[in-house]
Amino acid sequence: MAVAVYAPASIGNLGVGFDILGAALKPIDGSLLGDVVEVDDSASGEFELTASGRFSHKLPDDPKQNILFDCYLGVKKHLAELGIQVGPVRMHLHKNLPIGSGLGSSASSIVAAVAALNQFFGSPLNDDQQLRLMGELEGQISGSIHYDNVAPCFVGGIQLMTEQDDLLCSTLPSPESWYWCSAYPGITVSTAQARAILPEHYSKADIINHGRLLANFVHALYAGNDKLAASVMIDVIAEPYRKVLLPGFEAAREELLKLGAYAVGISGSGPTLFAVCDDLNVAKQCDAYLAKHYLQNDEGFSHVCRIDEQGVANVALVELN
Ligand SMILES: Nc1ncnc2c1ncn2[C@@H]1O[C@H](COP(=O)(O)OP(=O)(O)O)[C@@H](O)[C@H]1O
Ligand SMILES: N[C@@H](CCOP(=O)(O)O)C(=O)O
Repeated sequence: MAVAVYAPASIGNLGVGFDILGAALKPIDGSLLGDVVEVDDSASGEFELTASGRFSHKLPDDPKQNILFDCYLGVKKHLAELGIQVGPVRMHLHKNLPIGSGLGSSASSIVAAVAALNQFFGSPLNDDQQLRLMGELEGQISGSIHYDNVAPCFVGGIQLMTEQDDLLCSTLPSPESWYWCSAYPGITVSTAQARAILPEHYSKADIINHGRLLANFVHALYAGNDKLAASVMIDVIAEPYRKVLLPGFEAAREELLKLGAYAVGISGSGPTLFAVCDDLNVAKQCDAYLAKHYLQNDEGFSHVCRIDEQGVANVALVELN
């Protein structure tokens, strides 16, 4: 018995919704921009983990320091509470997303791992139980629970973190004409550190502005007013404090807006930058600009993406080799 699950990259915050909005990404060239986790029962000990993939060399050397071990412990604990005892597992992580990139790298590993383990053990946890566990595991890494990566990564689409009553998240309408350019420059920004530099308190003016922008964004998506939605993708909470961590961000934004991008922002805690375009030619020009001017080393990459409406997905093991 073996299971393999893919979980896509995501943009946390979407500029205007710090910790409250997120979107899953799918490159238009068909490449897999997300981690894959395999689970099978061939382990000799209780837990075995191996890794491969472009960014596997950046993972902690000790498998027990890998978040996948915590995923295993988390699923095991939940199943024990349901009276289900689990046997040993072997896991393999295809680490395709760079760590500390702003692409929801830890979320992608967590979502793929929890979903794969749950399936492997016969799917005893429902979606809500899995998502809550994913949020807790993400909180262990970044210092506080935020669902804006794990939720879109798990269920796809643009997600609003409802977190009210029993509802963790709600799907917002995605503007069909939008292309999302995403450029990772190849350097690392730790999410925990990028959260720690944010102020404890904000001014009354910032709070009012933030509420106005976020409310307008949600309203505009439902009204089908894409231009209004793009025009309010302004981050008054994190970007003013985080942009110093992203070399070349301001210059890139200026050029991308000149090329015709509708909005430019920091993806998650950075250093990945995203740009929204409503025309494929403009998106390709922005992509070419970013590839030439925003990337800082060979680890960087740039993609033109659509929203991944599916989220987590099973993959055939044969597709991975
Ligand atoms: N499977 C994993 N994927 C990503 N990060 C992991 C994983 N396992 C452990 N980690 C650790 O978690 C931290 C993730 O850092 P973070 O800045 O939150 O990355 P990201 O923003 O890309 O999710 C790093 O210290 C990394 O070593
Ligand atoms: N809302 C979070 C999102 C972090 O995303 P990541 O991809 O950088 O992990 C934040 O802005 O701190």
